[in-house]
Amino acid sequence: MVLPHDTILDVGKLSVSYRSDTGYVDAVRNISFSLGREKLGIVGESGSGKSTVGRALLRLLPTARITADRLDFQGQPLLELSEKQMLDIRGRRMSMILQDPKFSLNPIRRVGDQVAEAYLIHFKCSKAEARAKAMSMLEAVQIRDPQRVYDLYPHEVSGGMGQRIMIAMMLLTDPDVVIADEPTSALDVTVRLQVLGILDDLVSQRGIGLIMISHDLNLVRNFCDRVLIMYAGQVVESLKASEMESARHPYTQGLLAAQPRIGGSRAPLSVLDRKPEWEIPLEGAA
Ligand SMILES: Nc1ncnc2c1ncn2[C@@H]1O[C@H](COP(=O)(O)OP(=O)(O)OP(=O)(O)O)[C@@H](O)[C@H]1O
Repeated sequence: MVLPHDTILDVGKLSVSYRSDTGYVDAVRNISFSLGREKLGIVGESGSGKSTVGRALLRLLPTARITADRLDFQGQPLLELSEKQMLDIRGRRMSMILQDPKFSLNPIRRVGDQVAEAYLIHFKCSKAEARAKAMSMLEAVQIRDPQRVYDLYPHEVSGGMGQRIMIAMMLLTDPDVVIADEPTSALDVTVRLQVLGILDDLVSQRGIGLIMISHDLNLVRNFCDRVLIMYAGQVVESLKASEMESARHPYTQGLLAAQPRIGGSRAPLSVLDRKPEWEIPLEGAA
C-alpha cells in the first residue's frame, strides 16, 4: 500500500494548452493525481493528452501554456523552478523512456559511449569510470554480452536491445520517477515481456515511481497498480488495476467491452459510442 508520505509527485488541476494559428488547443484540462513508489498507468485513445502530461511534468513544452494548482516533485513546485534547477531534475531525478529508442540514440555514435556520456554529463568523473559504470548498467538491464554491445551502433541493435540501452542510460542517475511513453509498442510480444519485467524490477527493487503511458488497456491493467483513464484531455476515471471490471465510466466500460478475448464468444466487438457529456464541464466554464 502506498502511504501519503511516499508521494513523489503531486499533481493538482494541471492544464496544458498548445498555441495554434486559431488560438489555443486545450490538450490537458484540470487533471489531478499523485504518484507513489508504484506503477501508475495512463490510458486513453490517440490525442487524449497522455504524452502531453508526461512532457508537462518534465517541463519539456517551452511553447505551451502550463498551469496547475500543484505540480510538486518531492515537495518542490516544478512550475516555479528555474531552468537550471529543472536541468538537475530532468534526466537525473525524473527520466523519460520513449517508444522508439532509435530516435533517442545518436546514429553515428557507439551505444556504450552514449550511455557513458550520459553519466559524464551528470557526474564529474574520469572517462574510464564512466565506461565502467556504463558497462555495469548494461549488465543491470540483462544484456548478456555488454562488452560486445557497448561497441555497437544504434542500427546494429534490435528494438528490444535498444530499449534496454535506453533504460540503462536512465538508470545511471538512479531517478525517483520514470515516465515511460509507450515503451513497448514497437516490440514483439516476448521482448515486450522482458522489458516490462525490467521496468517492474525498477519499481519493486529500486523503489521508483513509474508512469506508464499507453493506449493498450489490457497491458496497463495487467502491469500497473493504478490506472487513470483519459478522454479529451481529462481524467474521466481513476481506479485500481485490479478493480477495472467495476469501472463506472461509460468510456472505460466501452474500452473494456472493445477488448478482444481469446476463447471468448465470436460475436462482433462492440464499438464505442461517444457522448458529448463525457467531456466534463470545467469549473467556471459557461
Ligand atoms: N506541439 C503541439 N502543438 C499543437 N498541438 C499539439 C502538440 N502536441 C500535441 N498536440 C495536440 O494535443 C492533443 C493531445 O496530444 P498528445 O500527443 O498528448 O495525445 P496522446 O494521448 O499522447 O496521443 P498519442 O497516443 O497519439 O500519442 C492532441 O489534440 C494533439 O493534436
